[in-house]
Amino acid sequence: SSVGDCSLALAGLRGCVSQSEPCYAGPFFKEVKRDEREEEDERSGSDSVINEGIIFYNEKIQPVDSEYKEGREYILSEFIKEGSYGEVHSAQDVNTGFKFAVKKIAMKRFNSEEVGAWSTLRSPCVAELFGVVREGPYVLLFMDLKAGSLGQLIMQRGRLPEDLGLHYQLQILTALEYLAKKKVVHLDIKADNVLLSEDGRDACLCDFGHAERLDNGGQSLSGSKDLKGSETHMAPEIVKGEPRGAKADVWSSCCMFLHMLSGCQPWTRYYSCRLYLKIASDPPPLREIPPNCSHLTFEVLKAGLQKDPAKRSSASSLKEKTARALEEVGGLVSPVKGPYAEPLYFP
Ligand SMILES: Oc1ccc(F)cc1Nc1nc(-c2ccncc2)cs1
Repeated sequence: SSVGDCSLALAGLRGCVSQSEPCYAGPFFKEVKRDEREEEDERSGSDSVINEGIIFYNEKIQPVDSEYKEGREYILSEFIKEGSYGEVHSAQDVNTGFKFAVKKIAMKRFNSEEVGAWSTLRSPCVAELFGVVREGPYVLLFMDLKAGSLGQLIMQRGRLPEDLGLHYQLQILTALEYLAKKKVVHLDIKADNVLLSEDGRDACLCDFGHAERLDNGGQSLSGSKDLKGSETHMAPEIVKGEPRGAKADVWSSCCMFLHMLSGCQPWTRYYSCRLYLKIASDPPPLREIPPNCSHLTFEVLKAGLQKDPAKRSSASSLKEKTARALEEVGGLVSPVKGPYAEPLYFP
């Protein structure tokens, strides 16, 4: 269901924070009109501010008396980053001590698809949504706290060795293959939204703030044409406002792959102006592939950066090509933490 600027209520769960087995059954929000009392409560900040939601991950995140409030059942700690539509902080459950990540979104900026699409997903390559709670004028999304993001790793190392880049690209294409099967398109694939495990070897996708559902023909149900995601990673069909589907994420994953291999976001070495026009009119950024890359890596990027989505490889087929390219370079040999390498500012 789409949610305008009205308040949210969980069907049949109004006014409480309930625990449930992971349902992943899709959207569970319904639209209700805000009433004056609620508006007054929020203005006065009174304790009777509405607190409602669903927590899937119940043994570690525990509502008390059907409430789960910031500063009482859990405490926010350090700021992690600006996510899509809201700030991300680490947090800790007061009773269990469990640490997790929280994204706090103002109600009027909340895209219910972030929960609707995400709650249907359950895969090792996709970050797990622990729950969603409304607290007054905010919606709070809870997920697994990770050691850091691929974006941070690229900053630390300058650029990544080819085998490590192929290793991460393979995991992200596995996530995209799964999303395509679940008829979800992410629309903001970039290194900042790929989270890494403690040892840095496992990557998973997060931040479904721009996600859309796909119809049986593979086209976005939302029909919206607004530009979503990060400009440097936008697919040609997105910047042209044409119908978009799962192939848009494949293009973005290859922009992220270029970012890993060169240390620079694509297009930014050549253009500083609005990139939309260049992405629509220029040939794909294959000239940004580092010259010392293996031939199979070049072929992966060529197949994933086809401007026409109909000619572009699917996540599934690009995943197979990437697995072969990784084998050809001898598999993952480079350590995750390694020496700094200057980004390739110019080819
Ligand atoms: O969309 C969300 C919904 C709920 C969340 F708790 C977080 C996000 N978004 C992001 N989270 C991170 C991150 C999380 C955990 N550790 C390191 C980084 C990076 S972007």
